[in-house]
Amino acid sequence: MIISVTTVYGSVLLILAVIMVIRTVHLSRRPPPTTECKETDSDFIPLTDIRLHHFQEAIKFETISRESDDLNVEDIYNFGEYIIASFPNIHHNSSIVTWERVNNYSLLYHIQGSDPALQPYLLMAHMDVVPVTNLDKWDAPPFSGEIKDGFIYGRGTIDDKQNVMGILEATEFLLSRNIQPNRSFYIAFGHDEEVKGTNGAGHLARRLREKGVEKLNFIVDEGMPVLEGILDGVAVPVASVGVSEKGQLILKLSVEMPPGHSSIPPKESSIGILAQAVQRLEENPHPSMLGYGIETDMLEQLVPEMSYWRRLIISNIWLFRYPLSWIMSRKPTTNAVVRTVTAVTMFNAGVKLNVIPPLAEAVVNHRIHPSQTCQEVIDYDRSVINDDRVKIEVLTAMEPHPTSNYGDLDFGYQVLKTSVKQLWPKATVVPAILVGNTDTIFYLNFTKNVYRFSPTHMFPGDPERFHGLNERISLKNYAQVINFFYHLIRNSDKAGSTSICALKPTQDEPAERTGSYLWLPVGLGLCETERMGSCLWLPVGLGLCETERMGSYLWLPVGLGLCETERMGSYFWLPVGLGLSKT
Ligand SMILES: CCCCCCCCCCCCCCCC(=O)N[C@@H](Cc1ccccc1)C(=O)O
Repeated sequence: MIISVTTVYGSVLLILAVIMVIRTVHLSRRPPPTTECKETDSDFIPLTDIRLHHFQEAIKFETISRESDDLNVEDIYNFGEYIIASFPNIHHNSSIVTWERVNNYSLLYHIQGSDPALQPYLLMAHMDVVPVTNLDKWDAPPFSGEIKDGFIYGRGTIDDKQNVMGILEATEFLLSRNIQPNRSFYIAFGHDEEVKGTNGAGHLARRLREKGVEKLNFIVDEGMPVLEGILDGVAVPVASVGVSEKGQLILKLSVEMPPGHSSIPPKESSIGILAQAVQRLEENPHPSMLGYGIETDMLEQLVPEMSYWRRLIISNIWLFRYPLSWIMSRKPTTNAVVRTVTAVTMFNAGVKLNVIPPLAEAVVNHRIHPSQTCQEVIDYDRSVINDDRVKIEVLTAMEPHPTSNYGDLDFGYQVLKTSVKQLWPKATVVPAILVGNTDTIFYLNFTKNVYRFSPTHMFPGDPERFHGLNERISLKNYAQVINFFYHLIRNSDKAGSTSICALKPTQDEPAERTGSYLWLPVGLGLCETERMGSCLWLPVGLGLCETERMGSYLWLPVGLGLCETERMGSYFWLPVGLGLSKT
């Protein structure tokens, strides 16, 4: 038999379809539910007046970092004093806590666990905030801690005083109940994270080493939030855990030209040449890395929450890489996830109205995708600018961070995941890339497991509040922040160092009868006619089905037929049923 082109195409199509459906079925499985934390639980920490007051007072300190040598040190120091006075169990009454100020303004704590064999972990946050702009556009003064419509307003409410105060409230509550954790933990509050953390986290990490700490089981620092309604096609809250951090490359571009009189200008000016270089960089973004990094796992783990067509596409990024990259590149938030980004942040030139500018300078800030290196980014920029008159000088070069473990048996990740699910039972917890930078750079030698996650719940419009206008957190969310850290501390005690299987899932939920399935018919045929020659014809039905009662399964009814018609000649037809099921 001669195999026709149609047969080959058909077979390829069939194989692709089978792979696509198998991947979709596999990725559509839902994880088991986790026990929810309820307000009626005996160990739920309510947001009482005093806890709310603590937080509002914290916001009132103007702990601003402008440059590394320009911090509001007085307010930063006083914020520390306020903390020391407000949490008596942590700072004065407990025999299992030791604490100290580090480099005058940062704070370091050690909570001694009962089992010295268990490796300790570290909770991090920072006390400083970025400056405030457009004061007149705030709905409430940024250093007031004012409550409006169920939200606490102020600089630091989501970056990062909610984490500082949440960790402290959770620890104070633990100690007030005379609970000694099994596993020791450290708390480190830096005071200059917003200006790279050298004097805060840099000193804290050094002090930790001096105290004999070499290895930590895991670290949780500020980072990605719980996003709701922000990712297209996903209705449930998405708790994105930064398991890596983008690198940062800051370049200074400059063009020098002889100065002269503006009445006899050269054909090109330093400003014109530099502007062209900058334009080329903006018009030629770095390539999409979708399919090579963590963002692939992030998207794939969201598959169970997507509509069927989205499921099919996201389960097969290997096939739909290019159209997906194009879609994700259209929004700044998703664009930042798939590639190294380029931001031209400064442009200076000119000395006088009528003088040819001798020097033009620009600063370009790249955030580097974990699949690239600083050198690759520089080489790419050079080739895009393609002009030797533009000098490129490296101001800062920080490679992307290594990827932390985020598997089913990775203790820190599972502790975090379980704690999130206790506070947000409907949430999907996914690994993600943190697009900005934090203090974690100073702690990378302590552990391979660094998780950048803030338990702040964000809706459309909220990400803009980071460093922006009307920074705020809801009262409900602040209570969740406190309880998240409490559960994290408790969950860290529940199992040995490699498994968290002891965390109890909920009792079996009552079976639900409703289910859903995806069905994808594919056609292939074998037939012989005078007009068409011979070909293979194989109609295939592929089904993806998921119900609460049955779990997910794949079914594959296959039809083959033998038939004879005047127009088509003869063919063979045989219906066959095949099923793969997982319940
Ligand atoms: C998939 C959709 C994504 C949605 C994004 C949601 C919001 C993401 C929030 C990201 C928070 C990042 C926190 C970064 C903190 C920060 O501003 N750091 C600063 C300062 C700094 C610079 C170098 C080294 C350390 C620190 C920075 O990154 O520039």
